[in-house]
Amino acid sequence: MDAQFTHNKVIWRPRDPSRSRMDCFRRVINRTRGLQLKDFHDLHKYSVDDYRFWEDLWAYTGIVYTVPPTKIITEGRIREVPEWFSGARLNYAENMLRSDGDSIACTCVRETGQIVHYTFRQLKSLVREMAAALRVNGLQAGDRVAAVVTNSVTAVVVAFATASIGGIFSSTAPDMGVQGILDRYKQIQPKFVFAETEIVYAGKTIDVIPKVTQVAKELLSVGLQNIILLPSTKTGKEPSTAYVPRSISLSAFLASGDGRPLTFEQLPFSHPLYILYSSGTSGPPKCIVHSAGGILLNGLKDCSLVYSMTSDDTYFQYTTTGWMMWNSLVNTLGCGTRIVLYDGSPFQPDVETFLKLVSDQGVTIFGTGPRFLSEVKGQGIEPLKLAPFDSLRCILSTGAILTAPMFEWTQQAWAPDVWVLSVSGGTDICQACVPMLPVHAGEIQGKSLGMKVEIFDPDGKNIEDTGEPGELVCTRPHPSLPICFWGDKGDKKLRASYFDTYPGVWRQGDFIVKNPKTQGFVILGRSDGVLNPSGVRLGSGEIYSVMEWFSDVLDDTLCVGQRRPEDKDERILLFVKMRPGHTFSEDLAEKIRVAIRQSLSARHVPAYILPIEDIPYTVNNKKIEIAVKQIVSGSNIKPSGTVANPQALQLYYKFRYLEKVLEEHKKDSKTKAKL
Ligand SMILES: CC(=O)CC(=O)O
Repeated sequence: MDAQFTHNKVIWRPRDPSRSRMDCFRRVINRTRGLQLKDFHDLHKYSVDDYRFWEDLWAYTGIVYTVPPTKIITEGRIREVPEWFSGARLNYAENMLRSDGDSIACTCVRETGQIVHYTFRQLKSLVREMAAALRVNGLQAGDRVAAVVTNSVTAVVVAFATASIGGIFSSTAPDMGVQGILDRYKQIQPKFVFAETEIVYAGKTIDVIPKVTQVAKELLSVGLQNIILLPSTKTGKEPSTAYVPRSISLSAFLASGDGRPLTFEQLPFSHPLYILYSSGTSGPPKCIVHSAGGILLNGLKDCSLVYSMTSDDTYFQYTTTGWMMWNSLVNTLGCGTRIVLYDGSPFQPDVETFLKLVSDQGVTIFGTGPRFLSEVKGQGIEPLKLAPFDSLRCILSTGAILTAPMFEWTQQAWAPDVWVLSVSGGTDICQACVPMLPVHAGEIQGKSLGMKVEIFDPDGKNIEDTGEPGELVCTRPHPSLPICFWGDKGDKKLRASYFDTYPGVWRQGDFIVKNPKTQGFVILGRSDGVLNPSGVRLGSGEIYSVMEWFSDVLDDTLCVGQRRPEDKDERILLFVKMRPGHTFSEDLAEKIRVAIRQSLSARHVPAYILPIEDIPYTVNNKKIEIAVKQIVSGSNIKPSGTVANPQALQLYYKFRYLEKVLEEHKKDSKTKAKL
């Protein structure tokens, strides 16, 4: 099972690890604890063997608090999710706004070209004004504040102002459909909703008022007090409040505040901060509640220790407010880092303009994903011919698997000393975890500090060092586990989602393999999308990595298992979407089969390779495999608001009658041959 590790090639190493913050932390622990941790591996072992690691991290990252904890870890409400740092009192927003100087906190960029900077002092002042208005209007600790907003300073201000009072913040991007928004917000019953009214995306001006009106009407029955309407992102024009029930403009809402000073409620470490949502492509999303302390401490671990972010850094993560990478981005303000908040399409007016922005803004850490990188490659763009990128030190890829060829291409396209890395963690733990170790093409570097990651087979046996793929599990708790699902009485759904397969052990839902030579990891796909022909478990990620070789003719691909009620076994279907100007042929299919057989194995070769016009994606740019697998296997799916292009799902229904489709194909090609 060595096929996925064809590279074993180091493409980047940390420069002088002894000078890194991570190593400084190791030395501090050695000094204060009287230990002799020699290197990262010793430090990692300590971090997962001894809960005092989290106390060390608390001290090292300088968490701001008013009451110290009495204990690191105690039994929680449910056995699998302990309570951390009981007795402590702190506030998330206070920790984010430690700096109130004149360095830039947020650079807000719209695809229209508008760029506005806000210093930490200005950000704090905006948060003060917003918090005063929220307090005057009755927001209390535990109340929910929801947003349907672009990636903008307003989103950050609302989130921090809510957190300063102890409210719980939840956001979606305005491109989410009405049903998607209601599926989320009807569950969490927000007191206030902040909403855009007019936005621009991919060059089009979009009137959001009709959507917002429907949302407000429906939320009235679940306790909505006010919907606060934001000015047009295009013109800055004040919105009309005539049509939307209980609406008030942002300026009027802010004017209702009483100018009181900003105060930070001192709350338990486990006080809820954010509600995020599982993808839920075919059913209502789960409302995942994250604690303020967990997000803060684990987030600071990554930005401070791993990325060594400081006020000299600029972090640009391409994301909307509907993805956990937004929460992760905002968290780096706690390191004094400048963040770039980009609103719009990265392809507007073109990729070149977007890339120049990354360079012009002096971005040091650029967060993106395989789809964007493939597009840059596919368009034949050479980034360094566009701009110098002289500040860039790190390209962070997430959201999907970055294949080995794409790792290498990215590295070569920018510079050999740029750290190209793939991170994973996701919505469930609201983290993008990674260690600081050498990078091998195609692999996640290793286990993040504090994460006791193992790989289990279906019987719960640890198979991590066998080179066999299995379930990614975490066998010790850590502070950024979700504290509950909103409205999940008795924590039944929470348990069923993460702790039922291996009782008491966190199952992340990823199918993963460890490279015994490098100790790096390759995520092969989501566990419920695992391909299982003749009982052999394979990941779609393996197939995608071979598909990279065909990127000149293939625009995109989707690989799923098919097993209809009448089938004895599962078979692999590979759907291929051709680039414009290229047509699918049996010859191409045969080349793909040969490539898969040679680089993976005969078992990986799809039973059918089929042309398709479109591949379904979530609004967060994740390929939708599970719903397609269900459709081709005979189930009917009602797409949720999370699906960005629901019409694409329709294209797959006919493949449950695969034999008929193939028969028609044959007839078609015979007719074409005769003609
Ligand atoms: C960090 C991540 O894991 C991001 C994601 O894929 O949702």
